[in-house]
Amino acid sequence: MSRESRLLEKERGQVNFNVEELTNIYDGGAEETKLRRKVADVIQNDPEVRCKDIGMMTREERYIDGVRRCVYLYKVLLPREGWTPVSKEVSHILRFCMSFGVHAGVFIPCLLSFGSDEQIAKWLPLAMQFQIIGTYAQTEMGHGTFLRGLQTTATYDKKNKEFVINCPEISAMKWWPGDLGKSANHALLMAQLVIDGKKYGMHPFMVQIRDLTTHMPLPGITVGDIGNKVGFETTDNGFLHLNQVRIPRENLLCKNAEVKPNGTYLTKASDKMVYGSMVRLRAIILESEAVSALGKACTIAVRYSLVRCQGELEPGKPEVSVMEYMTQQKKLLPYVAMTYVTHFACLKLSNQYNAFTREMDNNDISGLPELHALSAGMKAVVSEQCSDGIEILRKSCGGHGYSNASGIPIIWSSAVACCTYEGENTVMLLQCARLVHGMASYNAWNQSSVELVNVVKAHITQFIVTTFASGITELECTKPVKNVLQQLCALYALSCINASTGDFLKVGYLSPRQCDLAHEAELELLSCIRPNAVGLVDAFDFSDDLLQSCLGAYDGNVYERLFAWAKKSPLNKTEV
Ligand SMILES: CCCCCCCCCCC/C=C/C(=O)SCCNC(=O)CCNC(=O)[C@H](O)C(C)(C)COP(=O)(O)OP(=O)(O)OC[C@H]1O[C@@H](n2cnc3c(N)ncnc32)[C@H](O)[C@@H]1OP(=O)(O)O
Ligand SMILES: Cc1cc2nc3c(=O)[nH]c(=O)nc-3n(C[C@H](O)[C@H](O)[C@H](O)COP(=O)(O)OP(=O)(O)OC[C@H]3O[C@@H](n4cnc5c(N)ncnc54)[C@H](O)[C@@H]3O)c2cc1C
Repeated sequence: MSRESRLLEKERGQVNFNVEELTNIYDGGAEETKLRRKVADVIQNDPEVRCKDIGMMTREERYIDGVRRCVYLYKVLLPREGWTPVSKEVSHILRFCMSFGVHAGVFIPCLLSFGSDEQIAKWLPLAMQFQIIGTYAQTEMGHGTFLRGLQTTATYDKKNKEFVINCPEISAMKWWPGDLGKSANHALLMAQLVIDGKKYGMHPFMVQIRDLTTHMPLPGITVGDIGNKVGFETTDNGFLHLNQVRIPRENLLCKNAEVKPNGTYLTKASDKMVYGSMVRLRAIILESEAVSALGKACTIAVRYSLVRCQGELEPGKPEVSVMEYMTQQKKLLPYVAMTYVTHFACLKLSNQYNAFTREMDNNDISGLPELHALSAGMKAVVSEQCSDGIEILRKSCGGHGYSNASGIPIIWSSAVACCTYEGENTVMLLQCARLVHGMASYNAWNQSSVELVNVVKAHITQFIVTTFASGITELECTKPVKNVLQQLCALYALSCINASTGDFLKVGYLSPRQCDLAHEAELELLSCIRPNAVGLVDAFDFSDDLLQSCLGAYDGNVYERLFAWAKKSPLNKTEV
């Protein structure tokens, strides 16, 4: 056993709470843990679909690998295991990053949100079996945030009972939709509806863009991949230009509004229901795309910091692990706390979303404005805090953190996208401010928007802390687990306060002495939590397969893994 493995084993021996109990709490119960592990075992024991190191792959190889694994998953593995795309097991499969995230996570749910019963009956079975592969095409080259500015039009042709879809200029071209570039043959396309020259705003249309046999683009369609990005390499974000493309009247997804054959426009629900898909995704992607990513980065950085020996605390004494340095504890442990605290706050948000969908089934959408405010604010605050944290955790691993061998750069490059998609974060914060604080006149409003953004960040952080604090109070668990969760709650709250003492001092909410006490209390908590650090990240229960990290493997064998990984570099195929 290597020295590093022995160090990690010694650390695990001093954890003072039951790690399995905390895993069960994090998962939502022992049965959930059992289900998640069963899925992980099936995935990891099938070489056709298990996670592999993509660090050395080209962009095209990563895309092809993601598509191949996903098609195998749906065509072979799910039927073999007797699972369907809506089985609980599949929700755990999304953790194993593959392609078709937009098809499965956006296109299908939006079809359910916007489609009539007949339209769902027509397209859902095809989508579930991948006979049609869809994208959600809303953003254009020239507009992403300002939806009322979208330029793609859907003009109703009464004579032929068709819609004519057109991008009037280059900036109207759809740009960014995931799975669009090479995979999708259908688009759930958002366009401005026009009847007899009158504009009715953004509406959802089902548009076939490729031939189902040849996969060639249909007439009037120009489609392709937008090129290399910071991350999301397994996803072919694409462009789509439509030139006078005709679709049947029946392809307007008409749960909320329809156009009669004679061109009469009939609205059936609030025009805000068209925004519902964005509320849903903001409410449910945070856990899988931001918080889970932070948990992986914490696992890697904490395990590595416990085995990385560098320097002496006392001259002449043996080298110490970098986790003994207070600065390293300050870099890592508040983000371990953030993972737990935001995980439970996101759970509350998705529960509120599910409650809203039940109210909506009874035609009650009175809760939509508040849910929009909370989901917009949470999406902005959590995605930013998590992605900022992942970058700090990467830097805490020194040189090896800068290598793909650590696994953290790929984790960060995917998580940070959540600050932009589904609503750019600043815009989301301002939406939350508007709904929480009311809309002043546009000029007073723009002049105060910088402060409003900060107010909303504080408002949402307070929601996160109070949600977790009340959750712990109600939680039935052993005392050691409750104690460590209370420490994590206090650490997250204090780290947020200490990062903003200027605001508290400015308004006189805290005195300078109280600010000193808050700072001292945080340092004291770091020392209290330090002995449990490895147990807290082990409790996330990320397998080595899922982490794909030479620094974060469970056994701590960092150096052997690093050297074996580097030797696989394509540049090493030849000595010269
Ligand atoms: C588990 C599954 C995971 C699968 C894996 C997934 C992997 C990741 C895939 C990533 C996919 C990404 C997809 C996308 O990015 S899709 C495109 C997303 N785009 C946006 O979010 C656009 C953001 N812009 C907006 O939301 C609006 O334009 C904005 C709110 C910014 C402004 O709206 P508008 O310009 O119309 O003007 P107002 O501000 O006056 O708003 C009008 C009224 O409508 C209300 N409103 C606005 N938005 C919403 C909403 N979302 N829900 C409810 N209500 C909304 C607003 O409050 C105004 O109401 P009032 O007039 O009553 O005040
Ligand atoms: C990885 C990834 C995947 C995506 N997937 C999809 C997809 O599947 N389907 C899809 O339709 N789209 C998708 N998108 C597009 C995404 O939804 C948009 O990029 C996002 O909505 C932001 O819009 P934008 O790019 O036009 O930014 P802009 O709105 O142009 O933002 C640029 C700057 O202007 C600021 N700004 C804009 N408006 C305001 C305002 N009113 N007040 C103050 N500041 C403002 C913003 O804060 C930002 O700093 C994806 C994007 C990414 C990165």
